Amino acid sequence: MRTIRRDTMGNTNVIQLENVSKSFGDYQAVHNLSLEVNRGEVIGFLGLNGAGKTTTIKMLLSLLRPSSGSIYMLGSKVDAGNYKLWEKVGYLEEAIFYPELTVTENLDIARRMHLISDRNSIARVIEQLDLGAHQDKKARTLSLGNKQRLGLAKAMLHNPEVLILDEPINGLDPASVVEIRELLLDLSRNRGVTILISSHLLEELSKLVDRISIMHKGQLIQDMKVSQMEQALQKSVILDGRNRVALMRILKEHGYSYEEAADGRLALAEGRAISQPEKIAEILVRMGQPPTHLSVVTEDLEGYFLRMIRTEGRKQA
Ligand SMILES: Nc1ncnc2c1ncn2[C@@H]1O[C@H](COP(=O)(O)OP(=O)(O)OP(=O)(O)O)[C@@H](O)[C@H]1O
Repeated sequence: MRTIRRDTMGNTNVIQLENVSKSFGDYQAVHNLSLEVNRGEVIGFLGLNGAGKTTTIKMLLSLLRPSSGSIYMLGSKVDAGNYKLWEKVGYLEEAIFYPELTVTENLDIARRMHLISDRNSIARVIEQLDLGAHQDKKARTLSLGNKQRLGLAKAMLHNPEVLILDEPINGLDPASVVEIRELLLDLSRNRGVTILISSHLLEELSKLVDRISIMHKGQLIQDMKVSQMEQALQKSVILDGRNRVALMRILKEHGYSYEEAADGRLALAEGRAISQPEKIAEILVRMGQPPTHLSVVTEDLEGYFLRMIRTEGRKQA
């Protein structure tokens, strides 16, 4: 008999995957994935195309059966017969609508399909998603951002305890990303809704979520708070000069290691270069090769993500 683990507040983990794998024939799309998500957490599920995100989400929703391992949601085992569970889970895959019907009509169809008797649910989600000005417009005339809002509104009609959003920020402009973030944060902080968002856009995702799990080739390669990730960003000294060959020789002679950046400039990541970049400038001036450029830069989250994937690739090679 297994026990459902509890978080530090004593809450049951809302989503729990234990050693979950999924194969399609000989191809293993998800490999031994274990993950726990607590109540009210907003977690980002990040990976390149084909990393296994959608396969995992489909298994969470019992649209696909794992080849091995177990999945629990809200304390119940996820399986195709567990209909009660789906009353508590909202899912946004892609914004799919009846294009010739209005926003309100689309929501009313979704309400009836979910067997929700409360007609006020439509007005509630229209307000939450700020769709009031568009409620009588045909869905096909909406901007991409408003189509995404309509998709979210449909997913939220039945006030779910868990929201699973596959690529919800695709096509949103920066202002809409901020609005959607505020909405999702309100749902998680004030209403305890647990939210899992998949995306391949780390920079955008990091603005929405508390925690990021990175999947690569079916495996979980990182699972950390966004704040920890920001501390793990690598700094480098970026250096350039009129004679790059001479620059490299001088650096080597003085025991500095470097890599050539994509634009041909030199990048030095070791601690002493970052803590004392002026020493490098002094050496180069003394050796008759004054730098034409010297700066200390911090990689962005996208750079961090790509570095993690490269490191993983080297480990697997
Ligand atoms: N029904 C299927 N039959 C065979 N292979 C599949 C099937 N579904 C997914 N795959 C393969 O499993 C791998 C993972 O796919 P998945 O859709 O989970 O990736 P993803 O991380 O969601 O990527 P994307 O961002 O492109 O949606 C891919 O290589 C895909 O081709």
